Order: sequence, then C-alpha cells, then structure tokens
Amino acid sequence: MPSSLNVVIACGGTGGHLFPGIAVAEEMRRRGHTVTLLISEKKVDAQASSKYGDLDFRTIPAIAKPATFSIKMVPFMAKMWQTIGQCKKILKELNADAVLGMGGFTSLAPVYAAHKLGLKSFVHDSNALPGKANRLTSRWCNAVFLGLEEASSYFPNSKVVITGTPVRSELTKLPSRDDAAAKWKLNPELKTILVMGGSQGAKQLNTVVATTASAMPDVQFLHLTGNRDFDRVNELAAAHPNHHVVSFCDDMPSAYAASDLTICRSGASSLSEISYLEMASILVPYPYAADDHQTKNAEVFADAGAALLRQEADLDSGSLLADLTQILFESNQLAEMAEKSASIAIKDAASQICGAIESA
Ligand SMILES: CC(=O)N[C@H]1[C@@H](OP(=O)(O)OP(=O)(O)OC[C@H]2O[C@@H](n3ccc(=O)[nH]c3=O)[C@H](O)[C@@H]2O)O[C@H](CO)[C@@H](O)[C@@H]1O
Repeated sequence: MPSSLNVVIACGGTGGHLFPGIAVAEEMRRRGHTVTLLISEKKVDAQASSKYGDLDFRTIPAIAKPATFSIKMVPFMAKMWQTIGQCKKILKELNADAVLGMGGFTSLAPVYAAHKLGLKSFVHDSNALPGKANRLTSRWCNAVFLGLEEASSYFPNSKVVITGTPVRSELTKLPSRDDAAAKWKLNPELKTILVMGGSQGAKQLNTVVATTASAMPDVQFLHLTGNRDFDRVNELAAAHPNHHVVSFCDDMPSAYAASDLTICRSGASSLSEISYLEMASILVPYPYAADDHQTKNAEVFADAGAALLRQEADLDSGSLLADLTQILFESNQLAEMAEKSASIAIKDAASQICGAIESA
C-alpha cells in the first residue's frame, strides 16, 4: 500500500461504533494519512460527532436488519443494495485505499463496496460475542480486529488480530478530580458513582439508582440517563441533592475523573473506557441486546474480578445498596477491582489497528 493512505472508516449507528472509529481516525491522521468517516443520519451520530469538527464526516443511510426472517427483509435488502452503490461512488470519489468497518449492518455496505472495488478492507468487533453483521462482513476482509480475545473463535484464525478497542484520545488525559468535580458541582471529598443508564432505554436501572441514591446521602451519584428518560429521573432526583442528573454527557473525561466507580450497561466502548481508566464497575447488561452479547461482555470483566455482574431482572435498590456499601466502605474491593480492570485494557489499540492497516 502507498505510504500515505486514504482511509475510510465506517462507524455509524451507535456511540459504540462511532467513538472507537474516531479514535482510529485521530491516530491515522497523526500518522499522516487522510481519513473520512462514514456515519449514519441518526441523531445520536450527529450529536456525538459534532464535537469533532476537524474530522471529515459523510453520512450514509442507517441500516438495521429485521430481527426475524420476514417480509421486512425485502426493503432491508433493497436499502442495502442501494447503499452499496452509494458507497462505491463515495469510495471512488475519495480515491480510497482501504475501508475499516467498526460493526453493524451500517458498516457492512461500505466494506462490501470496498471488496467489490478491490480495495483493502477490515472490520473491528469490540464484543465478546461478535455481531451477525461483522461475522458476515469478515469474509470479505483482509483482517478482523478484535477488542476481546473471547470473540476469536467466531472468525478464521488467519484473519484475527487482537487489538483491543480504542478509546477516544480525549480520555487519554483526564482533568484533575477537583476540576472535574467543580464542573459537575460535586464535592471531591465524597465517594462518587458514575451511572451510565445508556441511550437504549434503562428505565428500571435508572429507577433503582434513584431509590438507592435517596438511601445513600453521603455518596454522590452523577447519573447520565439518556435523552429519553431524563425528565422522569430528574423529577425523582429533585429531592436528593446527592443525585445529579444529566441527559447526554459530552464531556466524558470529567465525568470519569470525578468518579470512583461506574454502574453501567456492558456495551463494549463503555467497557474499554472503564478498563483503560482502571476503574471498578457494576455491570448491568442491556437485557434486549442482540443474542444477549452484553452479558458475554460483562462476564469477561466479572470473571477477571474487575466488575460485579448484575442482571437487571435481579436488581433492586436493596441489593444495589448492599453492593455499593460493600465495595466502597467495607473492604479493599474498590482498589482490587480497579487493578483487575486495568489488567484487561489494551492501551495502544488505535495504534495497533493503524499499524495492521499500514502493513496489509
Ligand atoms: C444496546 C446495544 O446493543 N448496544 C451496543 C452498542 O453500543 P452502545 O453505543 O449502546 O454502548 P457502548 O458502551 O459501546 O458505547 C457508549 C459510548 O457512549 C459514551 N457516552 C455515554 C453516555 C453519555 O452521556 N455520553 C457518552 O459520550 C460512552 O462514553 C461510550 O463511549 O454497540 C456496542 C459495540 O458493538 C455494543 O457492545 C453494545 O452492546
């Protein structure tokens, strides 16, 4: 491949695809390559990418495969076919050398288009149980980059490179705890829990956290509810000054820097960030995630002793209160979990991915 590459990174659909894609884009640019990111037209992509005005973004249609094989497959296939055509045009116009898909059916179209045009193509999967789109896409790829070793049995051995999942560069340098606490109007002296309810609906988790916060006045909660549940949780939190509610956080470095422990879904980007930042966590997998892949992700962390795995169906404020009291006040568990969390991280993931693309 030429020494200066035109690389296209398809990373639309969710924060879990977008942020690792941005991290690779930043590293590619640092190495002197030209990068274009393909994102979807969804609001979440627009919201999350708006901070990265110096990167080149283009939109392509968001594509989700119907959950079951039904008549809905017909418009899905038609949209896929049309988007592949659109992607071929974009790749030719950009004079692309290589395409990296970060997962989901939205990135299948650009990777397939690259394959048809004879370009180098790659896919990254960050989950312990890889998605269907990536398993399909991988057959057209030169290499498959994996966030977690547990996923490797789903792909041909010869294509697999364990790279880890990159975190955004802004997370590589956190503000001080005092500055971060000031930003969120928190007391830096108090133990602080970061709760990431998630964009996909976490009503029960959010409610349990609100009740638990009311029973722990000496602990602070910085609670990211997602846009949909903000008004309801904000109302529940109104009577409790230790419960700080935010809908979408566009300053994750200070959210993490202000916190001692995270309660969150076990989406792969959240997990890569937590381990990169060497934090302990309580993981509550999103129960409706495809093939329950979030439980598989959480198991990697729980088995390593880095996290407690709690299924949403079993979660109530009594058990969460007991877990938090034990971790924060009755043991050395917080420090031990943080150490185990650090041991899972692959801190130079973006660099490993760029190096593998350069040398393909
Ligand atoms: C419901 C579902 O199927 N989610 C999947 C989706 O990730 P999904 O995007 O839901 O979740 P992830 O944990 O992977 O990523 C969330 C990202 O959003 C950021 N964040 C969060 C809250 C906020 O207010 N501000 C903010 O910036 C987090 O720091 C993180 O970078 O794709 C991932 C990668 O395939 C999967 O592992 C997840 O299981």
